[in-house]
Amino acid sequence: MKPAAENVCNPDLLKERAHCRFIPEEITHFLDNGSENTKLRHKLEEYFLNNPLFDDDIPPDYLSHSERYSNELRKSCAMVQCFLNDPTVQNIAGQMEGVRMLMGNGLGSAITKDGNPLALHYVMFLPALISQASQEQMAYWIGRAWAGQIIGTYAQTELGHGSFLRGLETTATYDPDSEEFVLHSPTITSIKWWPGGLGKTANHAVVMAQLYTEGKCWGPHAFIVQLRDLDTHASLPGISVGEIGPRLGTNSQDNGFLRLHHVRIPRLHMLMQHAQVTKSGEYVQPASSKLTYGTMVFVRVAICFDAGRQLQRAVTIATRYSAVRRQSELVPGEGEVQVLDYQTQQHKLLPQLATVFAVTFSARRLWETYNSVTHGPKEAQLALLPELHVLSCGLKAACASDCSLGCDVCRLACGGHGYLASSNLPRIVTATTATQTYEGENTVMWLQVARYLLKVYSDGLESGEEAGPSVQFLREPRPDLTAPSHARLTNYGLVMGWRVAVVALLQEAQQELQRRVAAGQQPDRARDACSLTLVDAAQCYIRGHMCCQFVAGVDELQGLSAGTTLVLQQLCRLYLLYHASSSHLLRHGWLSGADVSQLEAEYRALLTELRQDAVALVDSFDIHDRILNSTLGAADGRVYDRLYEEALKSPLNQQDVPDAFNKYLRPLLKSSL
Ligand SMILES: CCCCCCCC/C=C\CCCCCCCCCC(=O)SCCNC(=O)CCNC(=O)[C@H](O)C(C)(C)COP(=O)(O)OP(=O)(O)OC[C@H]1O[C@@H](n2cnc3c(N)ncnc32)[C@H](O)[C@@H]1OP(=O)(O)O
Ligand SMILES: Cc1cc2nc3c(=O)[nH]c(=O)nc-3n(C[C@H](O)[C@H](O)[C@H](O)COP(=O)(O)OP(=O)(O)OC[C@H]3O[C@@H](n4cnc5c(N)ncnc54)[C@H](O)[C@@H]3O)c2cc1C
Repeated sequence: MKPAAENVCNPDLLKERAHCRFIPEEITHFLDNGSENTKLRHKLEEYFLNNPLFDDDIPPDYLSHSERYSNELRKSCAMVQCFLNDPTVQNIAGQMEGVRMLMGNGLGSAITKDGNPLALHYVMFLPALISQASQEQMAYWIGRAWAGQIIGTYAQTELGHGSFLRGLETTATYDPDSEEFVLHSPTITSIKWWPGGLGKTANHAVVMAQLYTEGKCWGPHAFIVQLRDLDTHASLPGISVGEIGPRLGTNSQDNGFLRLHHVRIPRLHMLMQHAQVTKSGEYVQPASSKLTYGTMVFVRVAICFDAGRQLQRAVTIATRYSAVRRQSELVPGEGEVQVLDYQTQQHKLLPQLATVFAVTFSARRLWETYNSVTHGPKEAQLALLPELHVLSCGLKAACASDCSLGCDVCRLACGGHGYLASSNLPRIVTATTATQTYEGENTVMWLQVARYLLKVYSDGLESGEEAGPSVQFLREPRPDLTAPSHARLTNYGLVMGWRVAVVALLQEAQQELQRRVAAGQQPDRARDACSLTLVDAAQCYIRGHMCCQFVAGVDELQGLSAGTTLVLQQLCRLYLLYHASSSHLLRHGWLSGADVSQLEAEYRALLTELRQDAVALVDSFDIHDRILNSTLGAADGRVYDRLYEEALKSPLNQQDVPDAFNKYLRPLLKSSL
């Protein structure tokens, strides 16, 4: 997005834009997945961002906890009303597309800045119904949920267990006499804890509970439980529900707790697309017990896109600010330079820019895999489930950690002003860092990936089970470490280097495991003792996968101008070189010390090349100023005016002498006279 009136724009930004080597719209259309989507997005943005319904009378930072919740709920309900009932919005985008755009891109975050209390309803409750409910159940629930007649959340995590799903303590015991399940939280640690929207917003939840029937436990299954009266919103008998208190970020999402006291629900409130319990209480097994985890897989994919979008915002703010900000003289006497001119600043920002594209290419390929698995024939679905699970765990962990660390690097790159709420960077950082924890804590996700890699590497697959396409390299002959450097240092050569590292690390872990087990150590303990090496292997595998997706994605792009293609190729190369500095490529023999020096020189040269396009690149992300919501990052670069204007809005500045002076400071001053 460029400023409307160029004459009020900061001159440094104008200069930056003038020497752009590529066509920014081509990148905008690529990121939107087509120019039609860009048009659609613009129309929705114009409609929503110019609608006074969504204005904040007072900046949310100055509101109390309850006021913030109330303000965000007001806007999120108005937003849902618009896409359900407003013909203008429906003409712009169908309801489904409208929801996707509002929940899944920047527009929603511009409206509900402090977290959307209805997010979990759309992001998890509805997807849980779609992936877990039988046809009859869908017919009953989906229409009501879609129309906002009921509001749901996804209640899985408990006080005592989040990562270890099989450790959940909530029980759902089938009573064949009444044909009901009895939902119960038997201990303090079994209280559901964390679900978004659970505190005060949702009147229903998909509750994950241990299913007991005919005296046997069948593991975690999904049940729909009504929590609140649909009219009064009062919590129902047997339900203790509330909010868990302030958090690092997204404080208006009313994350909640839920304790169930022998709550009875009809048999058909167990979601029965995969497993069933008959009227008499017989358990009908699903084709795979992991199909119950399908909602989490979907959300892990969504998180990859979401984390990438957060990084786009952070890097846009930091790059524009770095072009406007002048600090110190590079050459004494030549005047102060834009901080973007410093090589160290370029090293902070340009890899983040490249990461946006690595994440986009990888997330898109993952989405394709997700769709082909979930919509493919049943047998193929089951065969590809482990590959999908591993890729979604690994990419969720990598995108979450790369993007949240990247957002914080962007914040730091803005110096003191990056610490100000009005820069919007603190909010972006705290929202993004949560992606490392929710939907599978990152380390736990890496260990899942490692478990599968080791299984494939050590021929531990069960009979009939096939290694997925992304791990076929574990079965292939090891690449030639003595190949000449011009072959090892190409883009595909570097991808190969990551695979070499994966194999070497798995070999190391396997040997250590065998040694420990042979020495009498219990196998699971032995595996834990190797887990650092295993996590390294998982991380190298995903890094190699992301590099490969970036390289292949750029190679496959068609119809772009030469300038745009070149800039994407350079970003791709920069990404590969940035990560090639990892010790693993050196340690496992793919790179020599001389290779590393050569790559570092190439990296520095690329920083200089790409520096000239940095502002145009972030412009091409085409993020509306209202979505950036930042004093530092607006397209016109009026940084200092905005910082001052925002400071004047502080409630403390509404009085010259605050009341607190008379109450506390005056007595102190008097007493010390
Ligand atoms: C209408 C649509 C509109 C949509 C709009 C969308 C827009 C979206 C925009 C933005 C989205 C961002 C916002 C997101 C908000 C989200 C809020 C957060 C919500 C939550 O956090 S919900 C709670 C999440 N909790 C977890 O993730 C728990 C993590 N734990 C686990 O998943 C499991 O316990 C485990 C993976 C760690 C594994 O368990 P394990 O101990 O191995 O035990 P088992 O369960 O028995 O597994 C054995 C075996 O199975 C393999 N396996 C495990 N899971 C799967 C799976 N899902 N698929 C396939 N296979 C699986 C496991 O690896 C084992 O294999 P093995 O025996 O080794 O062969
Ligand atoms: C903002 C936010 C929103 C959330 N929304 C929801 C929601 O809507 N619905 C919902 O159900 N839940 C939600 N959650 C909960 C979230 O899914 C869990 O917090 C998450 O899955 C991590 O589980 P945990 O808290 O039990 O962490 P733990 O598993 O207790 O993690 C603590 C530490 O132990 C380590 N650890 C744990 N297990 C292992 C292992 N096997 N091997 C090695 N190390 C291990 C971890 O790496 C971590 O360092 C939300 C959480 C947050 C922060």
